[in-house]
Order: sequence, then structure tokens, then C-alpha cells
Amino acid sequence: MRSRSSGPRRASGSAGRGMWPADGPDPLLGHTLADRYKLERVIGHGGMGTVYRAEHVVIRKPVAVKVLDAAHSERRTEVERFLNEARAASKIRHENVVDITDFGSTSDGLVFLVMEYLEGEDLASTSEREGALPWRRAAAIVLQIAAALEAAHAQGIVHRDMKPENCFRLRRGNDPDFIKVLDFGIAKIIEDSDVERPSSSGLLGTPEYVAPELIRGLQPDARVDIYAVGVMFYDLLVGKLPFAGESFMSTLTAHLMQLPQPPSQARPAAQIPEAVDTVVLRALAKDRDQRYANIREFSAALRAAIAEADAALAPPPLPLPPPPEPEPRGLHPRVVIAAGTVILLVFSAVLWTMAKRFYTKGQDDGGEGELAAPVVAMAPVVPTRLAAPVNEAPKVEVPKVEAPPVVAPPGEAVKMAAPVATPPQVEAAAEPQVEPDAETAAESEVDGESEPLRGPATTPKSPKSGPGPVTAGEFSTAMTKVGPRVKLECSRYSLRKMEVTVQVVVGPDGSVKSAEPTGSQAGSTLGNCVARVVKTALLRPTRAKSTHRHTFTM
Ligand SMILES: Nc1ncnc2c1ncn2[C@@H]1O[C@H](COP(=O)(O)OP(=O)(O)OP(=O)(O)O)[C@@H](O)[C@H]1O
Repeated sequence: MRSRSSGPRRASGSAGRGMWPADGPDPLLGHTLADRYKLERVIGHGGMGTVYRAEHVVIRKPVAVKVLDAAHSERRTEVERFLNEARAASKIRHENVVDITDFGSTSDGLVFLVMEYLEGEDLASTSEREGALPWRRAAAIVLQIAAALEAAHAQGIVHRDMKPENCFRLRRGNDPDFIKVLDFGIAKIIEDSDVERPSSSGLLGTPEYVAPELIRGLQPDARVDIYAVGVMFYDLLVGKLPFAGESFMSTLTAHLMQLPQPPSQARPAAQIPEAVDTVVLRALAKDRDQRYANIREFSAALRAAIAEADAALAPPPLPLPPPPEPEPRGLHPRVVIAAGTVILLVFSAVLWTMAKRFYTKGQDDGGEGELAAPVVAMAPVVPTRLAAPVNEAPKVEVPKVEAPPVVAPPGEAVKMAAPVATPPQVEAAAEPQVEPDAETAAESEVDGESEPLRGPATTPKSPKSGPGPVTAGEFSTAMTKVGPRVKLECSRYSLRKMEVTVQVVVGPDGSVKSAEPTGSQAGSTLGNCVARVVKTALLRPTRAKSTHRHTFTM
């Protein structure tokens, strides 16, 4: 178990209500504050005051009441700022932000803030007990913290003291990890105050979560919260803080100088995806310009990383069924065969009748009736022979190939070349060759293993079996299908309207055998991301692999 810097603390200051004898009871316990809130139990002590579990005496509802220590409440300007911040924080109104329902001061000078009462524990306690969490669980928690911050930032409120102690974990319905973020806007007052505070708070907030620009004394903005969320995420994933020195100063130095080990390397058994590493490390960038520009971008990147991991887990899509056999033009073979059978049967019957008459006549004439046998033998032959090819494709009619003209030597008569005796017979079972359309010819190349798409038109080769190559139209449709995922997963690496061209080899089974970014994005993170998504595309099976190019606009 690691030690953490925070925990229940005694209120500080030299005088006033905040200091009661260490072993004695809290003097406010049992009192009803502002005629409404009966203070029943001390929940804990923080940098500014004490938090009580209380009951609203009218509606009988439990609430949490934070009462400012005298050291703070005796300073008028500080009280005013506390109340202003409380007013702002009460407007955030988000399910992941603790609801502030009331605030004010009493006639005897107590300044207080009333919140919804939360039953559960803070994230520091969860980490303390459970250590590192599975990455998906950690990500789900962090996304809720980010949602709370997004709502606060939208109101112009920067938390500035994000840490696990300010994130409350409670059960809601079936979800045991529902998060509420506490203490919005309060940290700012602590920092601006000149009241002496416990060293763990320091001038900068909590040292383990403080952004480098705060250490450097720069004017903070919302990106300090992104950095702190990065530290918390790392801690949840790995079970240890990314920057933790032996002392206060060495921790601050680590924030400024030390590069964190990627979470997946720090905890290899956890199978943390590379894309999650990328999100954490970017949130922890020392230079705030290198971080996500806002917390919404952070959340989008984390969601995309989760989606990418989900996609990698999903079973590959079923191969497309082979394209239907092309229907021969004209009558269906079954119709032709049936008609032929009928004609031949009628013809046989006529012959049979004539022969019978002839035979009968012969017998009548005293002869042997010799014709009966051949006609009877013929009858079963005809339907048997015609019924067999029902499943065969019809013969393809082949135009006669003219022999080239022979040029006679001067003076000799021109002899006609013998006509080609046997024109190339195309087997009925063979597929007719599919000619690529113009676009395919421009964009697709078929590699050396198969025939070129555009052979000489006058010398058709006997095609190999199997359907023709993927056309440009089919390829373009497949790329359109993966387009939304390309945008979702890769736009975080891209500026708007950037173009990425990928060269793609589609195998005979219809899967993408390789996808390589080309041109200016060759080898770039963006290019590799696009190629990775393109590799999940699936086309129809063909008789040969083919090469295509496609340009995505981000
Ligand atoms: N609404 C609430 N419901 C239940 N417990 C709460 C609520 N708000 C705060 N607490 C608990 O009260 C204790 C004191 O909280 P407080 O916010 O004063 O301290 P802190 O966050 O630890 O310190 P600091 O204010 O210096 O950041 C903590 O244990 C906190 O979890």
C-alpha cells in the first residue's frame, strides 16, 4: 500500500470555532445552523473547514454542511469570495458534480455551504484498498470526472485542486462507480488566502497533482485540471503516481523534468492499450500547449481509444457471399431444355406412330415389321441426354476468328489461308471475364500473380475461374463505410481537412492484406491510424488480389 499525502485533517488557524480541544467534542455538534440544518456528526476536516452530516429539520433530508473555520470566516474579503465561488459552483448543475443547495452566514458569524449528502467513499480510499484498477473501469471513472469538469469549465470555473480525495464514488442503481466531483471553486479561495495552511496543501494545491505551469508561477487556466486528471488516470491505471518524489520539492521537480513511463509499460499485465497510453501521456504534457486544448477533446480521445480497443476485440465480420452467377442472356437453360424435350418427344411420337402404321401395314402385308426396334430404342435416349445439363451454363457463342490475310510475294497469286479449323472454345462453366470500368483501371492495379486488368482486346485469354477483381466503385464504397471510424479514431491526430492517402492491397478472400499511408502522411501517427482502420475493411472475394488507393479528408 502506498502512502498518500492527504487524509482527515484538523482545521488550522490560531483562534476561533475551528479549534476545539483535540480530544473534546466538536462544539457545533447538535446545533441547528441557520434554523434549518441540525449538525449530527463530523464527516471530516479539510483545508477550509469541517464537513458535517446534518439533517434539514423541515424536510428531514440528510445533507452535508461545510462550515468555514474561524481562521477563514473572520476575514471579510475571504468570506465574500467563498460565497461568490459557492454561488458559481451551485450553478454547475451536472450529475457528476456535487449539488450545492444552500450557502450563507449566520448571525453569530458562521459561514457555511450545504451540499447533497453523499454515501460512499472518495477515490483515494478506493485506490488505497484496491490498488490499480482494470483499465476499462479506470477509463469509465475518468470519463465521469472529465464530464464534471466540462460542465464546470463551461461556466468558467476551474477546479484547480483535482485529486482523488475530491472525487466521491457512490453506488447508483447497478453502477458501483458513479462519480461526484467535490470542492469546485473552493481551491481558488484557499490559494488566494494568506491564512497558514497544512503543508500538504502548500501554496500550489496538492503537490502530486499540480501542473508544471503552476509551479512556474504562470497564470493557470482550465488545462491545469486536464493535467490533474492525467495524474489521477495514471494512478488508477498503474497503482502509483507518475511523479512522486521523496519530498515536496523533489515531487515538484519531477513534474517539471521527469517523463512518465507509459502506463502499459509500467503495468504490462494490465494490457492497457497503446491508445490509452497516448491519452494519458498527452494530458500529462509539461507544456500545456501540447495537452488537449480542452477537457472535451480529452474525453473524445479517450472514448475513441476505448472504441478502438472494442473494435479489436470484436469478431471479424463474416465474409461477403460470393456475387451471384451472371444470368445468361435470352431464355433460361431449363426452358430451352424443356422445350427441346417436348419437341423431341412429339417428334418421336410422330415417328413411332408412322413406324407402327408401317409395321402394322408390313404385318398386314405378311412382312416382319423391322422398324419397331430402332424407334423404341430412340425414345428413352432423347430425354436422358437433354435432362443432364440442367445445371450447366449454356455454351457461350464464340465469334469465328478470321485468319490473318496472307500477303503474297510480288508476282504470286494470293492464296487464301485456310480458315481456322477450331475457333477457341469457351467452356460453358467458365466465368465471363469482367472488364474493369474506367475508374478501376485508373485506380486499381492487379499484381503480377494474375492477369493485367486490361489485356489486348483482340487476343482474349481463357479466364481463370473465380469472380473478377474488385472494382473502383466497390473499393470506394468499402472506404466510405470505414470513413466514420477513420474520423472518430484518427481525427485527434489531425488538423481539420488534412488529407491522408492510403495504398491498399485487397486479397482474394476480400480482406485488406496491407494498407500503407503514402505521400506526406507516410509513416505519420495520423497515417498509421488511418491505415489501421482501413485494414478492418472487408470486400468481396475475387480471383486475384488487387491494389487500390484512397484519400480520406479528415
Ligand atoms: N457532500 C458530501 N457528502 C459526504 N461527505 C463529504 C461531502 N463533502 C465532503 N465530504 C467529506 O468530508 C471530508 C472533508 O471534506 P473537505 O472537502 O473539507 O476536505 P478535503 O477535500 O479533504 O480537503 P480540502 O478542502 O483541503 O481539499 C472528506 O472526507 C470528504 O470526503
